[in-house]
Amino acid sequence: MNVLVAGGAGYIGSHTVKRLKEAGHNPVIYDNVGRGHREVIDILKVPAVIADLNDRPKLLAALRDHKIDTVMHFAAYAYVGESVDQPLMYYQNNVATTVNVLDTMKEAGVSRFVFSSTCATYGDPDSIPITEDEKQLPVSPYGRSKLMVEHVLKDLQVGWKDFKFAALRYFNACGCATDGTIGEDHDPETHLIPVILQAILGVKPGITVFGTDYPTKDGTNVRDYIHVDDLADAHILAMEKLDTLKTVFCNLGTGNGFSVKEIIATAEKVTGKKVPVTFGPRRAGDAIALYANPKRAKDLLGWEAKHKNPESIIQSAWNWFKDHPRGYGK
Ligand SMILES: NC(=O)c1ccc[n+]([C@@H]2O[C@H](COP(=O)([O-])OP(=O)(O)OC[C@H]3O[C@@H](n4cnc5c(N)ncnc54)[C@H](O)[C@@H]3O)[C@@H](O)[C@H]2O)c1
Ligand SMILES: O=c1ccn([C@@H]2O[C@H](COP(=O)(O)OP(=O)(O)O[C@H]3O[C@H](CO)[C@@H](O)[C@H](O)[C@H]3O)[C@@H](O)[C@H]2O)c(=O)[nH]1
Repeated sequence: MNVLVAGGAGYIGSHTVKRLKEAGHNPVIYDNVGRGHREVIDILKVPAVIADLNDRPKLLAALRDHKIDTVMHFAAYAYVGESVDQPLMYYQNNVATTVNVLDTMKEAGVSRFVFSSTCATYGDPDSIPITEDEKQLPVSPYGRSKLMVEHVLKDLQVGWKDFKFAALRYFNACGCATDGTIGEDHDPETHLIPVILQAILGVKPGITVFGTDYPTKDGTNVRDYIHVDDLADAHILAMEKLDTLKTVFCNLGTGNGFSVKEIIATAEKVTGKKVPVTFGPRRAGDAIALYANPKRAKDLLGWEAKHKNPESIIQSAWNWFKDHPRGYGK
């Protein structure tokens, strides 16, 4: 398939581009590189359009010129904490931009859409592991922005009969390509595993644990850490599933929850080095504990995580960060 990967120069998008290419599809990166990396395009050697998704003429031309069958939409702002400080930025880029993408797809007659949703749409769930039937009451503007798009997708399908979509609710993406070619490079980097590894490497002075008084096994937040290559594989399966299904909502996680303290201890084990840790207050917008019931993804897509434990995930991230402590080209 010809796949426009919106946000393909970013972290999860680039890993998916790599997997799409390896699986024999034709990915085209579309990214404004505001939070992505031009280096990815050279490394992956795929066609790319450097432009904003709100540039409608350029987006329309990209859809038509590359005879796109499916849009995979990774482009968004994706920090829970930042969304609390700058909600309008999140509603603008995560909701309004997505509406523009969908409208442009309609004009071009491109009717298959794979959307990066998130477990942050569940807020603090009533029961964990979380199934797709859990209530969706997000506790951050970021989570709300993603839930709004899920509603837009359902509404759009009512009047646009050909429109098919998969909304994939990922848990915490982490790890890096196991061949070391591409990796994780966010700026600012706020994600737990990269922050830990950069603290070990001396790029950051240390790590602050955000909150130790949560009602969890050791007082710190619990998350489901899912390898980025596993996410990429799920996207390809979901895209292919749209041959037979019109609508897919799926959690993408391992089914296992690990606390912040457990992740720090695992990183120390994998790297053989001590992490400089301080304990601080809670971060606004953080849910208490989130981990998936991954059954639907297995039943529907035939997908399950290959990296089931944080050791192998952190090892793949460590391989990348050791060689690229400050990311691409720095
Ligand atoms: N990282 C995670 O743990 C996680 C978990 C759940 C869901 N998600 C979702 O997955 C997606 C990808 O996350 P990521 O960590 O790879 O983020 P990222 O910031 O690394 O990548 C996003 C890419 O989109 C591009 N982009 C953003 N707005 C754009 C616009 N208006 N026009 C063109 N390009 C634009 C950026 O330049 C960047 O390259 C996001 O939608 C995020 O909400 C991420
Ligand atoms: O310096 C740090 C960084 C993180 N954490 C904690 O580590 C956990 C994970 O945080 P982080 O890696 O920032 O991820 P999340 O805030 O859980 O958000 C990620 O995972 C979500 C799904 O859970 C996605 O939707 C988001 O896009 C993605 O940024 C949370 O409990 C944080 O409070 C710390 O204690 N100290």
